[in-house]
Amino acid sequence: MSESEASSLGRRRLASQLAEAVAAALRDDLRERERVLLVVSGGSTPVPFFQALATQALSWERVQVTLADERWVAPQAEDSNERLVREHLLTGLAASATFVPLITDDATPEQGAEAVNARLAGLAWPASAVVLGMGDDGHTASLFPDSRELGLALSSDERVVAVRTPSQPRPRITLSAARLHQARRHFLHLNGENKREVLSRALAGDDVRELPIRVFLACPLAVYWAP
Ligand SMILES: O=C(O)[C@H](O)[C@@H](O)[C@H](O)[C@H](O)COP(=O)(O)O
Repeated sequence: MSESEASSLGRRRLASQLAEAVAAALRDDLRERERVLLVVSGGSTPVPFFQALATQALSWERVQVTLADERWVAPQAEDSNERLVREHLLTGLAASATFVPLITDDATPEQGAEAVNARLAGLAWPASAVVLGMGDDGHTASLFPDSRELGLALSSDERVVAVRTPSQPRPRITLSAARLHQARRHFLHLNGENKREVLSRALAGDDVRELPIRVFLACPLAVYWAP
């Protein structure tokens, strides 16, 4: 087996382990609650996790799914997180889950944020699980170090905040740090040596504006990392 094949196999195994842990969390909460909420991230890392989670047997018709953040693009766009979730998670056994999108028909996230805030109000908070990713710059969700709205997203009591980020081609909308904290469990899913090094740096410091992932290092966080 080549090194890249071994790495790919390890990442798939990690994704399956994360899917089993998240499914177990949903099943546990479904014993106590009529509806449960799962918050997931976009990007490339989650795809095998979504695919593995979609095969898990549970009462998906009682599960609400929303995103930690979204690019302000049409749901059919190549870089839409909603498209990623619909294609890879809301299939198979998980097809009966209720997806709650973070975008509206408004031209900008600033114009749409109020409606999205209202939409999210009725969900089954606190979420059973929030599954976060992390970029090489230490961002998570759309809490980016170079975003001029980072301070607002870190301090706001609003459910979502519109953010614009020089390092990102699209305007975005993100759950606020406070809302992302309103979960019974937090998972961080990441791969590769670069992200392990960034996470190590994050663990060694406390400036959340330098590495926003630090916001979630103060709460119990199950880190799922593969080389
Ligand atoms: O919309 C997004 O891009 C995600 O929500 C974002 O926070 C993601 O988790 C990181 O950027 C890591 O992305 P990768 O998994 O593609 O490295």
